Order: sequence, then C-alpha cells, then structure tokens
Amino acid sequence: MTAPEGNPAAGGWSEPRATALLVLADGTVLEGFGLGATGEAPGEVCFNTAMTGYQEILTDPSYAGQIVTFTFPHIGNVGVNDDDTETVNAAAASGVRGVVLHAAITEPSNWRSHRHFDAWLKARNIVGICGVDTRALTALIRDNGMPNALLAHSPDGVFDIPRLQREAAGLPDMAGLDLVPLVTSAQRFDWDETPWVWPVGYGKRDGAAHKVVAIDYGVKRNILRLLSKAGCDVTVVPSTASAEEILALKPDGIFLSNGPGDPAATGEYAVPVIKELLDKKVPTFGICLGHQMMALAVGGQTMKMKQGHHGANHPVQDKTTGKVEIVSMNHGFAVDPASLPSHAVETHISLFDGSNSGFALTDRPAFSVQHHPEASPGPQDSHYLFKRFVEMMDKEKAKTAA
Ligand SMILES: NC(=O)CC[C@H](N)C(=O)O
Repeated sequence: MTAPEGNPAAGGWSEPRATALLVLADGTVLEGFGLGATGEAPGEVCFNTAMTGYQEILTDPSYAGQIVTFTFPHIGNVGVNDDDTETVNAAAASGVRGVVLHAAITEPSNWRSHRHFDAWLKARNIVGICGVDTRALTALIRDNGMPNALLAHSPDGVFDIPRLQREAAGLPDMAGLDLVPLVTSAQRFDWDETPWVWPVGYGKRDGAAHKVVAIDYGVKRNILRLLSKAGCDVTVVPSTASAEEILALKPDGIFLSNGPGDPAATGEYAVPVIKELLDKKVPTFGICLGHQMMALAVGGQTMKMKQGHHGANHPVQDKTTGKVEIVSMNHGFAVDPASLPSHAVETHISLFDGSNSGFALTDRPAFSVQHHPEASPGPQDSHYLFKRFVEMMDKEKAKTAA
C-alpha cells in the first residue's frame, strides 16, 4: 500500500490505515484508501489505459458490472463537468461499480470543472480505492485475465476479510451475464415528446434527414450526438423492442448500440430481432456490443477475451481502405472472425492482437465495428463511420426511389 500524498484518509505517512480493500476472487487482498461511495461493490476488474476521459469512461453504460482500474496514475485532477457524461438513461447512473486509482484525488484544476471528482463518485454511488499499486494489478490482469472482486470502502477501516474473500470467490462469471436490462431505457421514446430527441437543427444537414432507430443496449450520448450531426433523426427504443415495433417507425436505418455484459447472453431477445431487421434489409450500423450481436445474428460467434481492450490509443486498420486509425476500445468479448459466414467480410482489425474490429455484410446494407468511433480521445479518426452509415442509407433510398 502506497500512502498517497495529501490524502487526509491516509492518516499520515507513519501509520496509514486501510479504509478500502480490493478483494480478488482468488483471495488476494489489496489495501488502499477509500474514495467515492462507501459500501461494497462486486464486479469484474478490468484496466483502462486512457490518460484522459475518466468521466466518459465512468459514465459509459458498457462498464456495468465492472470495476475499472486506471493505469494512468493521476485521475480526477480536472474534476467533472455537466457536459461529458455519456450516460443517457438516468436509471443507468451507476453502470460502473467501482474505480481503482493509484494516486489520491487532488483538487480539481480545470476551467470546465463543475465538481470535485470524489463528490461526483459519491453522488453516482461508485465505490473507489486509491493508493493501490495499479501497475502490479494491471500486470496481474494481463497475465491471468480479468478477475472478479469485491471492492469494499469502510471509513472506519473495519473489514470482515474472510467474508469478503468468500463472497468475491462466489461472484458470477461475466461470461453468460446479460447486463443490458440494467442500463437500457425502460420505454420507447417518442420522437416529438421526449427530451432524448436531439433538438432540431443541432448540427443537422439541411433537408435529407434519415430516420434512424437506435436500439438502446446502453447507448452512449456521443453516438446519438454524432448520428444527429451526420443528418439523422434519432428515435431511441429499449433493448426489448420487437422488430415489428421498430419497423412500424419506418426507419431508414437501424443503429445497434454499445452495452455491457456478454453478447451471447442477449441471444434470447436481442439477437432474433436484429436478425429479422437484417433480413428486411434495413441499413444497419452497430458499435461494440451492437457489433457483437450483429455477428451472432448472422450465425457468427463471440468469445471472452483474456484481458480485453480498454483504452484510448488502440491502432485499428480499416481493411477496406488500408488506413490505420487510433481508436478508443472498451470490450471484454470479441467476434471470432473464423465463425463469420461467407457473406460477412472482415473490414477492421486490431493491430495490437489481430482480433476482429469490424465486418460488413455483402448481401445486405449493414456493417459494424468493435471499437468506438464516437469517442474523441484526441484523435477523431473513426468519425468517418457515421458518414459511411449515412451514405449507405442515401444509397438504399436512391435504390427504392429509382
Ligand atoms: N463497449 C461495449 O459495448 C462492450 C461490449 C461487451 N460488453 C464487451 O465487453 O465486449
């Protein structure tokens, strides 16, 4: 345990007392200092290598059921603001369960900051720990995979360690977990009557708007923003919407969102709907979980990754153009490219490990990517994919008009 400088909870350098523990499923206990909400948070521990964007990461509903370890040591020092939250659905306020930091949170120093990061974590009920050797924890995840853990924060420093170890060992595996119900919207939002409708005129192209139905498996705000900016009228429907309900909205295109958990666990309700929509040849674009579910819908398979991809500087190659893009990634499952049928052509690959990062159908207007083209970790290399989706809808519309 490293006593973080300036942390009042540390009790000075001489006798720091742990006020938080990260208890891994194998019984390993990492001691540190509590921050954010108090209490106990169960989850799968992953690491994220991004140096910026902690607010976007911690409000991305795809992290539901997970505890995020930041490899970057200083997190929280630019505070939090009201604009960068990725959660759209208020009910999904605490997708992520916990946060593991190296250094203590400092006073915010940024002109955009509205709030102290620690107060924000508390308000969103996210349990946190700092003072952890996050390099060692990351190396452990790299070598052994993402472990389940209980993150306990108790300001009085009293912990029942054997119970925490027992409970951590008994947590369910992420593989097989459908976490979409935790984060999806509860009902369909009518285009004209919902605050989710992006204001008319917000970055829209003149005329020629496409009506896009976005299926919300835990959608990120910036995806809706960029769809809107690319010229789409967006209606958000819950993950349980039927193909019939969706088709009744007469969409020019379908968007399949990102989301948490195991894509294969959504096979009962989401995948058959996607299959039906694809069979109707409605132009379709999927991101991350949406990409994985689209692969399942065409008969492909997904698999659990060992350490997953969570970061903001992953190189991906667009095989259709040869171009390399620097992208944000956040996934613990991946599409097995060998399982894809012959009418699904791999379009993108991760240059870190060669894993699949996108495919397109050759017999239907549909494509999807594993990475996050909406994210802007500095580079905005993948924003062109929204344009590609709009051009696909333009083409399909021209076909039906002809
Ligand atoms: N960002 C996402 O949509 C994540 C997809 C899926 N839950 C995974 O971990 O692979």
